Order: sequence, then structure tokens, then C-alpha cells
Amino acid sequence: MYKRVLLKLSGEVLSGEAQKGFSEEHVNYLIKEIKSVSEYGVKLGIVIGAGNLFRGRDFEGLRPTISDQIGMLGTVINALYLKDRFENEGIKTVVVSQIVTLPSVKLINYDDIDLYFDAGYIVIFAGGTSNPFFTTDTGAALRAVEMKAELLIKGTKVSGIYDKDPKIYNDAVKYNVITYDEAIEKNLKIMDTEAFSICKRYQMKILVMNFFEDNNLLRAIRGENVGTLVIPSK
Ligand SMILES: Nc1ncnc2c1ncn2[C@@H]1O[C@H](COP(=O)(O)OP(=O)(O)O)[C@@H](O)[C@H]1O
Ligand SMILES: O=c1ccn([C@@H]2O[C@H](COP(=O)(O)OP(=O)(O)O)[C@@H](O)[C@H]2O)c(=O)[nH]1
Repeated sequence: MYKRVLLKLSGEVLSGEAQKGFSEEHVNYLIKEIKSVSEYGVKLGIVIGAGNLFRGRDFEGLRPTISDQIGMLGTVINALYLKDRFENEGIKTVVVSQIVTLPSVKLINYDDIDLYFDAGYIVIFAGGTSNPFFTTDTGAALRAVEMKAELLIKGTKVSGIYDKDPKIYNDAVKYNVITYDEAIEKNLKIMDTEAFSICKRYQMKILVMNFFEDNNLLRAIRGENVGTLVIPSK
């Protein structure tokens, strides 16, 4: 069983695919999945996107430096929303970020991350990389390395990494295991190249899996055969 994990979730996990806002059904499902692993004492970091609110590219006519800041603020909105929903369910949660000063958001201080984990808190890293032109996948890769995770799980709406986008191509073939180099060379667009490169440099194992399948998160953390594993070499 993995003991230290960074979970990257797209904002759409909160709204449902191609939807906006917060869907009670989806948020309850997310709470159930997180509860199932928090009971095992897993030290869990979460990076949440903002696709349910806005992505930088949604704002036509705005400069990316501005629209991406709006996108990053969206990840803080989601993080605070989740903190409150989690805490209502007895899941202790702290939100950390470098981009905002708000009473319920703590400035990231890496000396404190272990204290939070040891005290049984889930840590939500909000604000992506803190820079425009990046995505929360890249933020997740950075935070996974910084929190010394054993595994970065990307919970998404497809079952793993395929040789091409399975939402477009019916004949796409899924990989069980793939190397960072293959993922980058084949330009498999499930994660940004930047995210793959950071994980490659620091040998951060990645698991891409369908978050919307019941108990998949727990199965992934138990090391069961779900999704696609990205590793240094086969
Ligand atoms: N090679 C690939 N293997 C798997 N999924 C892929 C691939 N290329 C593109 N995709 C698409 O990437 C999407 C991943 O989306 P995700 O990162 O979770 O959400 P977002 O688009 O919000 O960042 C999947 O829905 C899938 O359709
Ligand atoms: O390091 C980052 C992370 C995110 N964003 C902005 O925040 C938005 C939401 O992040 P993302 O698209 O990764 O969310 P997801 O698709 O995972 O829900 C992006 O579109 C960007 O505009 C950014 O500028 N820098």
C-alpha cells in the first residue's frame, strides 16, 4: 500500500464531465472515495484543477497572463470548497497556496507539510504552479516531488493512457505500463510534457486512472492493477 500520495483531480470531478459548477452527486462521490483512503492513514496531497469553473483559454480577448490568473484563482475556490465539504464529513483538511492571502489558506511552508500529514490532515495544494502558461498537471508534478510522494495519481475520466485519445478514437489501445520517454516521444496528450518531464527528472511514478469507477482510488493506493503506470524504464 502506498503511504504518501499526491492526487491530481481535474475540476470536472466536481461538476461532471463538460459541466460547470458543483454537482452534489459528483462531490458526494469524491468525498466517498477520499474517505475510503483517509481511513487508512495515507498521507494524501491533492491538486485540484478549475475546469468546472474556468480555464484560462475560456476567456477570449484576455491576455493569458490575466486569464491564467483567473484560472489559478479558480483552483483556490475549488480547494476551499472541498476543505469545507471534507471537514463536514470529519476529514481534516488544510489548504496551502502561494498565490492568495485568505484567512483559510495557509502559505506553503514545506517545513509544515509533514506536520500537517502527521496530524492526520489532507493537504490541498491550490493555485497550480503559481505561474501563468502552466496547468495544474504541472503543478501536481511539482507538488508531488516537493511532498516526496511515492506516487502521483492522475484521476481522470478515461481508464489510463492510450496510444491516442480514446474519446476520439474507438480503436485506441491502452498501455498498462509506459516509460516517461515513451509518453513524451509519442506526445500522448493525457498530461503535459512539462509534467512528464518533471516526473522523469525526479523519477516520480505516475498512475493515470479512471476516477469515476467506484473504489478505484483505494485500489490504486493499494497497488492493485488499475490504470496506466508511468515509470523510468520497463
Ligand atoms: N493518449 C491519451 N490517453 C488517454 N487520454 C487522452 C490521451 N490523449 C488525450 N486524452 C484525453 O485527455 C483527457 C484528460 O483529461 P483531464 O486532464 O482529466 O482533464 P482536463 O482536460 O480537464 O485537464 C481525457 O479525457 C482524454 O480524452
Ligand atoms: O500552474 C497553473 C495552473 C493553472 N493555471 C490556470 O488555471 C486553469 C485551470 O487549471 P487546469 O486547466 O489545469 O484545470 P483542470 O483542467 O485540471 O480542471 C488553467 O486553464 C490555467 O488558466 C495556470 O495559469 N497556471
